[in-house]
Amino acid sequence: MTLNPSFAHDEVVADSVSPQTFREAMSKMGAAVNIVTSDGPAGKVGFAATAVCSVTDTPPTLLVCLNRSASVFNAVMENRTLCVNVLSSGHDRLSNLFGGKTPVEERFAAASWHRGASGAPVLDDAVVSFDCVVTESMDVGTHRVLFCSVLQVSNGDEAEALIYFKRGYHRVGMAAAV
Ligand SMILES: NC(=O)c1ccc[n+]([C@@H]2O[C@H](COP(=O)([O-])OP(=O)(O)OC[C@H]3O[C@@H](n4cnc5c(N)ncnc54)[C@H](O)[C@@H]3O)[C@@H](O)[C@H]2O)c1
Ligand SMILES: Cc1cc2c(cc1C)N(C[C@H](O)[C@H](O)[C@H](O)COP(=O)(O)O)c1[nH]c(=O)[nH]c(=O)c1N2
Repeated sequence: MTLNPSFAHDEVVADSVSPQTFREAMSKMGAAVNIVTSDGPAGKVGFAATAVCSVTDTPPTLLVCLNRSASVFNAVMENRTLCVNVLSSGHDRLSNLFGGKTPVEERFAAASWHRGASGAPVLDDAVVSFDCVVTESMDVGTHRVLFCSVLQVSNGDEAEALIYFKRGYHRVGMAAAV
């Protein structure tokens, strides 16, 4: 396919890569697994997320991509606060609980939490947690991209992190020798 720079984005996307092909390709992009929590006027919620990344350190900002059809969507948007809890290697069961159709109380009952500056639940034994306020957002396709200003960082002492790769959980710890 040759791309003409004058094409609009939608025209290029229409007949190119299918969602299935995209997902298959994305399954090969290993990513940290996070539980994103939120609390506030709309109540306590949380979901598993791999679509999280750093935007800029000035001001410290993360982005989180949230499917607008998720049961947690309205609550996160109303609360406008969230905490990105980076999971450690023993958290695969917790990730599945927060990634499925499990009721909210059952999700949170499976781990220990404390409150962050924003009021969102911070996972006690996370590798690291980023407590945030949602400052901006933008809809792209099925998802809302949330730009999150970091209020507070909590460092844990977990040695190994959880990575999602080829639809399965993997643990990483020691750096590879170079
Ligand atoms: N970014 C996301 O929204 C996202 C990411 C991972 C998993 N999931 C959810 O978990 C389920 C199982 O995922 P899986 O990895 O075992 O198999 P899968 O084949 O459904 O997905 C493979 C990869 O594609 C990407 N992906 C999946 N659904 C997506 C979506 N709606 N929008 C953008 N990217 C998406 C993710 O990187 C995922 O790891 C998915 O069907 C989805 O509901 C969603
Ligand atoms: C490993 C892994 C990674 C992700 C997810 C799942 C799993 C298992 N899910 C899906 C998300 O967690 C799920 O939609 C929510 O838990 C909401 O589910 P309910 O609508 O409450 O059943 C997810 N959803 C999302 O909007 N953005 C994301 O980055 C991810 N990443």
